[in-house]
Amino acid sequence: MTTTIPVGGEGFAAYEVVVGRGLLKEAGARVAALKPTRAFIVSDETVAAIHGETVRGALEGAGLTTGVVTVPAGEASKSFEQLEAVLDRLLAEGLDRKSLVVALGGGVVGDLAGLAAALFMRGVDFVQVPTTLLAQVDSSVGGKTAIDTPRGKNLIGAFHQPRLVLADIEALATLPVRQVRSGWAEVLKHGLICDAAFFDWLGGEGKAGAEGDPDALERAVIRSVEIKSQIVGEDEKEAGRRALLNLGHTFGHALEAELGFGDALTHGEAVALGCAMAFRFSARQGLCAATDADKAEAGIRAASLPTRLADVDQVFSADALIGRMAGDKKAEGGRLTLILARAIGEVFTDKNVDAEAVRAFLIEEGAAA
Ligand SMILES: NC(=O)c1ccc[n+]([C@@H]2O[C@H](COP(=O)([O-])OP(=O)(O)OC[C@H]3O[C@@H](n4cnc5c(N)ncnc54)[C@H](O)[C@@H]3O)[C@@H](O)[C@H]2O)c1
Ligand SMILES: O=C(O)C(=O)C[C@@H](O)[C@H](O)[C@H](O)COP(=O)(O)O
Ligand SMILES: [Zn+2]
Repeated sequence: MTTTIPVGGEGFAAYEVVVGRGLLKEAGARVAALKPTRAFIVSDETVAAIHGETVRGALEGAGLTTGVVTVPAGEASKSFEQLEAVLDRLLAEGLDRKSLVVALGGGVVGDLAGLAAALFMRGVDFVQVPTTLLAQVDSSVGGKTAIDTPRGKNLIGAFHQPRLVLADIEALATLPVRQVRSGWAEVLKHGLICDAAFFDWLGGEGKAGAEGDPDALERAVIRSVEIKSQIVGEDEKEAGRRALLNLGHTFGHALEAELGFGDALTHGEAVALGCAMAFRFSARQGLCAATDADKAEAGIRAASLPTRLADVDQVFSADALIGRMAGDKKAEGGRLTLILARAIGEVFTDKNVDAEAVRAFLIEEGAAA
């Protein structure tokens, strides 16, 4: 059985996110229905070794001419260097404007392949085949594509919506538990943003999902995609409400950048820590009850995710973090923008956050003055 969630809105064509089991094997007919001249797979070395042949076989079985280009696994591949390598390979393979890119992998592959698809011949179609929980619940939906630079996270990118998303729950069976929990962080984020009952379910009946239980994972993927689809449908290019999906990311991206996008924190772990910080900062500013900040932290911690700077083996400088936050894409005119909380399930954008208050908060949290 599959669940289909439509994504679309004013100014961008609707597409479907299909959630189910066995979708990698069925990818051929669904991709062929888009009528590309070719369907070229972009993946990472780890995912290609596990799932590459299944998807390639499915595409060829549906009569499509295909091929595969891989990048090394990990965040470091969201780089100019790998973007150039992928684009060069697509050119060398002789792809044309009606060719289609299949992004097979986690958020790194999706963001990189999506940006390559946006740039290749000024834009070709692409299909997301997310193989991490994080990519199924978040990065494959909504059309944000990007690479990092040492100056910051996702600073170079484009909005380029996929034509189709195939989220195969069975693909998650091979995912290491650390990566399952990383994806769970973005799931928890969706509850914290706008669905308190979902947040409660994630910490109660649904909590086996954080350890990889497929039934709980499937429900978590479906509810997350529904939430993201609804927000993106209202505001494709983040003119307003979509910024709420950035809860925890202003802190989280600053931490990731300070850590050089290395292995110390995955994106999901950084978001988990960032969400806990956003709730504590909100409570400190009198915007939400301290009990809500405590509950948010407990829910995140229950999934074995970090909630405190002390959980990371590095001393952060408060000023360096603020510098990173000021360079965030949401910041305008040098003022800090944060997604803050009134309660669990009720967040808002503050475009004029007092930098001195953030500095004092970061020092309280353990950052160096
Ligand atoms: N575009 C968006 O809207 C959006 C949203 C959230 C996150 N992101 C981005 O996504 C990235 C993080 O994505 P991620 O957490 O998926 O990381 P990732 O893509 O690096 O994948 C994590 C690891 O899991 C491995 N892997 C993937 N699928 C596997 C499988 N089925 N079995 C075994 N191993 C598998 C990968 O090789 C990698 O080593 C970050 O760069 C983040 O900025 C983008
Ligand atoms: O889709 C969105 O919008 C999000 O903010 C989802 C985030 O989880 C994701 O990490 C996104 O890539 C962050 O966006 P950015 O604009 O801060 O780079
Ligand atoms: Zn994210």
